[in-house]
Amino acid sequence: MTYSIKEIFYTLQGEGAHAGRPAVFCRFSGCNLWTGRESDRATAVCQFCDTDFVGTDGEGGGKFADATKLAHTINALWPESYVASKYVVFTGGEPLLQLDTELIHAMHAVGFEIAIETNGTLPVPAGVDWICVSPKMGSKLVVHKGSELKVVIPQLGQSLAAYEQLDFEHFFVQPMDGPLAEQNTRLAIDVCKRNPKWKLSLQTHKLLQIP
Ligand SMILES: C[S@@+](CC[C@H](N)C(=O)[O-])C[C@H]1O[C@@H](n2cnc3c(N)ncnc32)[C@H](O)[C@@H]1O
Ligand SMILES: Nc1nc2[nH]cc(C(=O)O)c2c(=O)[nH]1
Ligand code: SF4
Ligand SMILES: [Mg+2]
Repeated sequence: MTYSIKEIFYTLQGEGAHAGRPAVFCRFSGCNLWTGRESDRATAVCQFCDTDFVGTDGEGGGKFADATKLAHTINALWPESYVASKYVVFTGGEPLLQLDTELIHAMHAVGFEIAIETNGTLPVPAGVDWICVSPKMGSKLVVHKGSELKVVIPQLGQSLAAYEQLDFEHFFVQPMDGPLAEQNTRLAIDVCKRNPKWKLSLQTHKLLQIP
């Protein structure tokens, strides 16, 4: 199938348990919880998104006619000097609208470990090596197990206690960026100190001013 990609870039994973790890980010176009148009933000299911995932006009973006072509483009961004830890993060937008078995096989064939960043509303195909789920209030969560649950806080009506029942290896709270970012960071620190099941995930790439 054809994949619509907003951008592809090599950076450090900024968030969660793998923060600091070199990774190629492949950002798919489109999301099922927001059109990406500012004029629709106020009526979207997910209203706090910090990302432009519309179109295919970003760095390294475009339409890729098949999985092999996309896998080779991603692979070309990895430094040739050290190929033992190849790591790709599929994000978006919502990656599970497009990520399929063919692309998973193609990435494994060129030696990559595969991570996804998903809102958890769509089933995860077999073969993904690291599953990060970030649930959104107002949507139905269908992914109940994975590697890390990364809850952006605060969201109206949220219950961290309910999330604790899910089957994840790591539980993170991540402060919502935006006008209340500082206040939200204080809240996230308090949450972790009161309930040590939770760990703090900071968007370190923003602090470092890297992509
Ligand atoms: C842009 S989303 C793309 C992947 C997927 N659609 C999702 O929501 O998980 C990547 C990550 O950024 C988080 N995120 C988005 N907007 C944010 C914000 N304003 N503050 C903090 N984290 C945010 C999401 O919750 C998710 O963990
Ligand atoms: N460096 C970096 N780390 C990230 N972790 C999750 C990201 C995302 O937008 O999915 C992201 C991103 O956009 N950049
Ligand atoms: S679900 Fe993810 S990509 Fe979609 S609008 Fe929300 S944060 Fe952005
Ligand atoms: Mg991001």
